[in-house]
Amino acid sequence: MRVDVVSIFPEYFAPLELSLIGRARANGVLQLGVHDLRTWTHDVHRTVDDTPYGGGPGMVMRPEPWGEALDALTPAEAPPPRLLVPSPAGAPFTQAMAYELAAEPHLLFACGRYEGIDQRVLEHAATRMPVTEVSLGDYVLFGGEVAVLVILEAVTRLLPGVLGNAGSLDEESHAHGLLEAPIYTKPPSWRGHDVPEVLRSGDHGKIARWRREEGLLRTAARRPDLLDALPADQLDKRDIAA
Ligand SMILES: Nc1ccc2ncsc2c1
Repeated sequence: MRVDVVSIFPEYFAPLELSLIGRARANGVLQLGVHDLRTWTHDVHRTVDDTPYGGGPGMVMRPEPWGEALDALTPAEAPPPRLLVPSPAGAPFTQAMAYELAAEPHLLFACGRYEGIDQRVLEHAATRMPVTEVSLGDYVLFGGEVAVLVILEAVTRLLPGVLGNAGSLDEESHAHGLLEAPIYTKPPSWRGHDVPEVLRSGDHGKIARWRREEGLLRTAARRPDLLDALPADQLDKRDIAA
C-alpha cells in the first residue's frame, strides 16, 4: 500500500518511523510519502490560508496550493488514490472502514488546519478520485494530523505481515461488531483477584463460549448501539438475557 500525506506540519509524522508502522515501511508493506503543503505555494511568505468569504472567525486554507499538491500526487498514468480528509463533519471512522481502507492500493490524506480547506478543493478532487471526509468522533482537534496518525495505525495493523499473530485480529474489539472479553495472564491469583476458572480449564469450546458471552455482556453494558447494528443472524438477544 502507498500512502501520501499532505500537511503544513509534516514533522507530526516523524513517529511513523517507530514500531510496527516503521517495520511495515522497512519490509515494503507500506510506502509512505509525507509532503509539506507549502511546497506548492509561490509567494515569499508561502501563504496557505486566507479570510473566510461570508465572514466568521479564523482562516480558511486556500484552494490553489491544495490543487497543485493533489495534482502532483495523483499521476495520470496510475489509478487515482482514495482521498481522505479528516474533518469533524466527516463520516465516522470505524473498524469496518479501516478494513475497507486496508484493501486500497493508494491512500492520499489531506490534513486541514485553521477552519478547514476551501470546499472547492474537495469538489474538484471528487471529479478525479474518490473523496471521503472522515471523523474520529464528535470532538474538534487543531487539525487533521493526529486523526491521520490514528487512521494510519488502525489501517496499517490490518495489512498482511504487520501484526505478528494475525489471529489476534479475530478476537479484538469490533472484529465482529462486539467488544472483546476481559483478558488475563499469570499469576492465577493476584491481590485476591483470581483468573476466571474457565480460562484455566483447557476446555476450548467452553472458553470460546465464555468469551462470546462476556463480550456480549460488555457490549450490552457499554455500547448497546453496537448490538443494534449487528445483523439479526449474529445475535440472539436471549444470549444476553441468559
Ligand atoms: N482540519 C481539521 C480540523 C479539526 C479537526 N478535528 C478532528 S478532524 C479535524 C480536521
